[in-house]
Amino acid sequence: MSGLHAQDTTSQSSGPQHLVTVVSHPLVQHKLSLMRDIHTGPKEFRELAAEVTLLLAYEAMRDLETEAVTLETPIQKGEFPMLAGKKLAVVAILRAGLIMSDSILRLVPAARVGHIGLYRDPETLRPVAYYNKLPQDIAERRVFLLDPMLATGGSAVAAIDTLKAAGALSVKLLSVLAVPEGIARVHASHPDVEIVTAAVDERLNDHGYIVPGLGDAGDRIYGTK
Ligand SMILES: O=P(O)(O)OC[C@H]1O[C@H](OP(=O)(O)OP(=O)(O)O)[C@H](O)[C@@H]1O
Ligand SMILES: O=c1cc[nH]c(=O)[nH]1
Ligand SMILES: [Mg+2]
Repeated sequence: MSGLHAQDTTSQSSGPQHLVTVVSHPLVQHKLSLMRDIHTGPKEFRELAAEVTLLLAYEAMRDLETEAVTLETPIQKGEFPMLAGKKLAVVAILRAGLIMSDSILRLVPAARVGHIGLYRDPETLRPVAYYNKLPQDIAERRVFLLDPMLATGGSAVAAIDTLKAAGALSVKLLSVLAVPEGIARVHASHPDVEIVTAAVDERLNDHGYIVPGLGDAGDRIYGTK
């Protein structure tokens, strides 16, 4: 990606628009490499996907607002920061995003949860919608859209279209793995959507799979191949 510059644990493209955060922390990279390994089975793959999601969420939620509240420790009274501002929603793109929403709810248990059912047609690579259930008050919430793979970007764009049609005003996309094509496609349609990912791989192959990638995320999570 052009325009990336290193920070402590992340690299970001510059400017408020077209923002991509690559979480280059060694823990994330180690776990991602284990996910890539063809010998990693579904149980371990699911555990790793859940752990990487927590670490992506840690970065993605860095700008959550806090406010000082007064409370008493066992030692003395004081003012301490607690989450404030807009409420949160996590939205999983089915199937593979489910593992991410389950994980992220451990960090933000009060978040509402939405589901968008999409699968990618293997011939056309276009997303096919089959389900959609979102929190009613999504316009008032910061939305974290979850899908481990950002490949052609067709699924992410369709999901963001659905979120915005439902009123969502603030959307961040968390993906374990992305490619430049997918990022460009999302930002061509939705330049306001920040993408947080563990890595940006080289390219797509002729079947629309990320190279070197980790294979088909849904199949690896659920052992369906
Ligand atoms: O960026 P794209 O080219 O649209 O590809 C990415 C999509 O492909 C995978 O889902 P898949 O269609 O395999 O559905 P599944 O999660 O049910 O396996 C993945 O989880 C994304 O949703
Ligand atoms: O590499 C890819 C591309 C799309 N979907 C996946 O699960 N993996
Ligand atoms: Mg799949």
